[in-house]
Amino acid sequence: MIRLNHITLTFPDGESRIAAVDDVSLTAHPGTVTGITGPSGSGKSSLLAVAATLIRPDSGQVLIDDIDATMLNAGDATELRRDRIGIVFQQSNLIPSLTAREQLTVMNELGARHSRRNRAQAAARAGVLLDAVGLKDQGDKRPHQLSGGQRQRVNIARALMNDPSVLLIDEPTSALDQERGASIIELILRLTDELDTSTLLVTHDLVHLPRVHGVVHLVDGRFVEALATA
Ligand SMILES: Nc1ncnc2c1ncn2[C@@H]1O[C@H](COP(=O)(O)OP(=O)(O)OP(=O)(O)O)[C@@H](O)[C@H]1O
Repeated sequence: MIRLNHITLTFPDGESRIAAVDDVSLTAHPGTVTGITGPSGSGKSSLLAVAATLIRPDSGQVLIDDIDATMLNAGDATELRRDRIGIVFQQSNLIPSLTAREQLTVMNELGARHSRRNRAQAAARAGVLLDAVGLKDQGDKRPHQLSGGQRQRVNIARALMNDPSVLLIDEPTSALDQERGASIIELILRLTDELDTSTLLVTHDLVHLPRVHGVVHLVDGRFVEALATA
C-alpha cells in the first residue's frame, strides 16, 4: 500500500518558491490502479517522484507499507525503493547493448547483497515476467529490435523484477498510438490485479481513466477532484 499524507513540494522560482505539489493526500491499495491526471505543469511527475522517494517533500509523509519513507536516511530509502517500489519512467531508459531478458536480470546485480545465489531465481522470474507482458519469444532482442510498445513492456517487466508492492508509472502511453497505448493500460490493469501491486499511473490521456480504480486530478499542484471509477 502507498499513502501520501499532505505532501507539499516547492522549487526555487526567482526570489520566491513555486509549489509543484500543494498539500496533496492519497491512498492506493493493493490490486488497484490510481490515475493521476491534470494539465502540463500541474505537478503529476513531481508527485510521482516524491512517491518514489526520489525527492524528499518539504512537508508531509510518504508511507510505503506503513514505513514512513520521509524519516529514512538515504541508504535506507534506497533499500526501500529497491525492495518495494517499481518505477517506470516517462523516457524509456533501457540499456542499448542488453537483450530484453538481460534488462531484467541485471536488476538482480545492482546492489543486492546475495546476487550470485539469486541468479537462477532472477533468470526464472525474468522468464515469467517476459511471458506476462507478452514478450516470451522476444527475450533475446535488443531495444533497437523492439517496437515502442514492446520497449514499454520491457520497462514494465523490469520494474516488477523485485516483486514490488508499489508500482509507479509515468505517462506510459505518451510515445504510442492509441491502440498500443490502450493495450499498455490493459497490461498495467492486469498485472496490478495479478501481482497485487498498489499502482499509481500518471497520464494526461483522459481516454484511459474510466478503466482505473480511482483518479486524482491536479491543477497547479493542488488536488481538485477524486473520482471513483471502475
Ligand atoms: N526541478 C525543478 N526545478 C524547478 N521547478 C520545477 C522542477 N521540476 C518541476 N518544476 C515545476 O513544478 C511544476 C510541476 O511540474 P511537473 O513536471 O511535476 O508537472 P507535470 O504535471 O508532470 O507536467 P507535464 O505533464 O508537462 O509532464 C511546474 O511548474 C514545473 O515548472
